[in-house]
Amino acid sequence: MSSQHAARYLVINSGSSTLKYAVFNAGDLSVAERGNTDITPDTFAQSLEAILHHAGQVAAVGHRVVHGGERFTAPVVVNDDNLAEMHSLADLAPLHQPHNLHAIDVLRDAHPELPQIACFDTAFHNTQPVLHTLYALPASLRDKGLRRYGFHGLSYEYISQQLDACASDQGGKCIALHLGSGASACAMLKGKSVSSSMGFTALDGLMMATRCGTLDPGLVLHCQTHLGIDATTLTSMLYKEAGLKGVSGLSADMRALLEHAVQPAVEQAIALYCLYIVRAIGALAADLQGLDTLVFTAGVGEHAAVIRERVCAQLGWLGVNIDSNANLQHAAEIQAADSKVVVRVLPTNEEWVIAQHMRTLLKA
Ligand SMILES: Nc1ncnc2c1ncn2[C@@H]1O[C@H](COP(=O)(O)OP(=O)(O)O)[C@@H](O)[C@H]1O
Ligand SMILES: CC(=O)OP(=O)(O)O
Ligand SMILES: [Mg+2]
Repeated sequence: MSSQHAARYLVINSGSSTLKYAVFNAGDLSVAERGNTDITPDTFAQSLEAILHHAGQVAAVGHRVVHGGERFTAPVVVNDDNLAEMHSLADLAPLHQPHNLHAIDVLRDAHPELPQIACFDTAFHNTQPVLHTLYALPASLRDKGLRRYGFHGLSYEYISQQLDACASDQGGKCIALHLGSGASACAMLKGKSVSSSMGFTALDGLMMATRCGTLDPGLVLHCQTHLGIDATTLTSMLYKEAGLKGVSGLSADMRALLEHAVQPAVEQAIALYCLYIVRAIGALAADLQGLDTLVFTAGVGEHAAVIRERVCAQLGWLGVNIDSNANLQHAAEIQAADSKVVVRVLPTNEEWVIAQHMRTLLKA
């Protein structure tokens, strides 16, 4: 599979139900192939093998690994020691980490000679000031690594690179909204992460497809001590049954919700989703002490004009004003002429960022 003159990088983003992959030509990082396949535990190894085989001469495989904890602030070539530590973080990202690492494990078993590189969602946020990583907890808990991390870092790294290429955004105060199945907001100053709506885990912050987002920790304690909901059941409820799915009672898929918005529970779910975003923007704009650029990215951010419209309609006080036609056309810039804030719709590309890291690491 691999050879000295191998010329391709395979990038794997293994999620709970789908396996996204991309194949890049190692020289110029042009895309040779991209795909998304549904997986079941029974077919996982065969699916990976088929993707690897089809990719051709693969020099290395890169993986998105969602939680890097305190240790992984940059991509690493996977070895026994660092892989064990990645596994120890699995409980902190139960929807992601087990699947991310399963792909690494399966490939290591079948192809021990093939270099594998892990790229972390948390790493981009390592530039945050210490204050923005703290919870108001006693030292005995903070010493155990209970702190804010932030996720979707590979996506924000891509956005940061794209903004760097836009002269008007240089030196700017930017809030990027990654609105996919998981959703978060990130404040960036001069392209570096300053703070994020996600914290210790990817459960915090915005309302998501099936995750609850910000909650009063007292509510969690109440569920356990007074409602008798055990930790496993509660974990499943907060990660898999909450968010858009839980509030609407209909679907986790924003496309389905927008089609059925006449139903009161669905409209409420959409309104709450937008409210959480607007509140997060308020908090992050305070961290930045202003706002120059707002970016929408990922599935909902890139494709749902209605959501962008509803969010931006609540941000006039920040100087945000969008052009409805440009928004409906998903234009790259959707601000109105008199808007004080540039509003961008930028398709993200986490796989390409992983390929860049692979090239750098392998050259080193
Ligand atoms: N045209 C669309 N309108 C509204 N939502 C969309 C549209 N296309 C995709 N989405 C939403 O985007 C989400 C998936 O986004 P994506 O960035 O691919 O997430 P992930 O990588 O977490 O799977 C889904 O919840 C889907 O409902
Ligand atoms: C970290 C996270 O929430 O990722 P995703 O959006 O892919 O679920
Ligand atoms: Mg995603």
